[in-house]
Amino acid sequence: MSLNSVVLISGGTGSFGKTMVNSLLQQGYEEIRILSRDEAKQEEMRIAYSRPELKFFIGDIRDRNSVDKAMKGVDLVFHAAALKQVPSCEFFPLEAVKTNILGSQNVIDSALEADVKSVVCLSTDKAVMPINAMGLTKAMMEKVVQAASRQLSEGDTTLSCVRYGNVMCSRGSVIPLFIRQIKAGQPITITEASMTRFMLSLDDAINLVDFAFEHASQGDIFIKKAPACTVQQLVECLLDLFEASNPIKVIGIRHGEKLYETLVTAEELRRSKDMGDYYRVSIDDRDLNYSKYFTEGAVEEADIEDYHSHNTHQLSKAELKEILLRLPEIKDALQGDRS
Ligand SMILES: O=c1ccn([C@@H]2O[C@H](COP(=O)(O)OP(=O)(O)O[C@H]3O[C@H](CO)[C@H](O)[C@H](O)[C@H]3O)[C@@H](O)[C@H]2O)c(=O)[nH]1
Repeated sequence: MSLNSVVLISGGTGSFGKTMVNSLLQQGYEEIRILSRDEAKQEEMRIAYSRPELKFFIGDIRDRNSVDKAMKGVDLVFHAAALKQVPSCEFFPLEAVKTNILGSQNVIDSALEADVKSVVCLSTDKAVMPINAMGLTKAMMEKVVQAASRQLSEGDTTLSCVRYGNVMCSRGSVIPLFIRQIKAGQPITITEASMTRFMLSLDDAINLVDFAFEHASQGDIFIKKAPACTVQQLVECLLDLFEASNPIKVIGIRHGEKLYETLVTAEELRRSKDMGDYYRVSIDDRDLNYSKYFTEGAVEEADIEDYHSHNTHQLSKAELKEILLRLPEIKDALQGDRS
């Protein structure tokens, strides 16, 4: 993509948005727009970055008008704005519908009208065989993207999704919470020791988006392969790194949580391409007249398993510690301990 492309990030003040902004600035993009609701966070970011390339738009993806204003003249869209906390979406599911489904439809419609080149929408492993409102609404977002892309052709706006697991240290996630508990000498609250999650760094997440921009065809979903670990393992590694011995308090599985997450279903794997670090799941581009189609079938495909956080590579303690020690938040927290 050319560096004079105008890039819009919805939800650009979150952890993902900021890492994306850093990456785009580093690459030399000349105009990066941020569309989000919270003026205080925008102001903080405006002051912290103080860069002329950044343009801030207050708006809400639920309000099409505010999206349209930010979309004029845009070439690329990263759609990251979402309600993403699992427990809170359980209590306010219709709010998740409004932002994650209807808001995403607004972003897509607005991008199509403004003739944007490419839109990448951020999804999550929780959208796969979803059991919670956050995952259900993200699954619907993927469907909205795919349904819209079926109506489009080569040369139109390219719509695609990226799906990934837990981003370590993202805002509101468990690692920063555990670090706060360790530092305050409080008990560490574990939901269920054997629960596993895919572990990705923010940089992995950004690379996946870049990959989608480079390679997307209409309606593709890109998935980053990732290792996983149990919550117990995560806590043990953090306690070792911080040389702490806080007691553990088991609080039980929270509303809407799964014991393990699935990144790709067996059905999707059948129509996916293994691209090394990534899977590309293409849309089923048949129409509703199934009788037109012919397939010879493939019996061996029945053996394919879902790709989930219990059967992916399980990080050893040494591997997990190495990954944790690379995270800036962990480095800072350890630095704070030593000074
Ligand atoms: O006090 C706590 C809180 C969480 N956990 C556990 O730690 C793991 C990670 O919890 P997070 O809250 O960090 O992450 P979630 O898996 O619940 O969901 C997160 O990861 C998703 C991607 O899968 C989305 O990005 C979502 O927005 C984000 O909240 C889970 O097994 C959870 O049960 C604890 O043990 N103790």
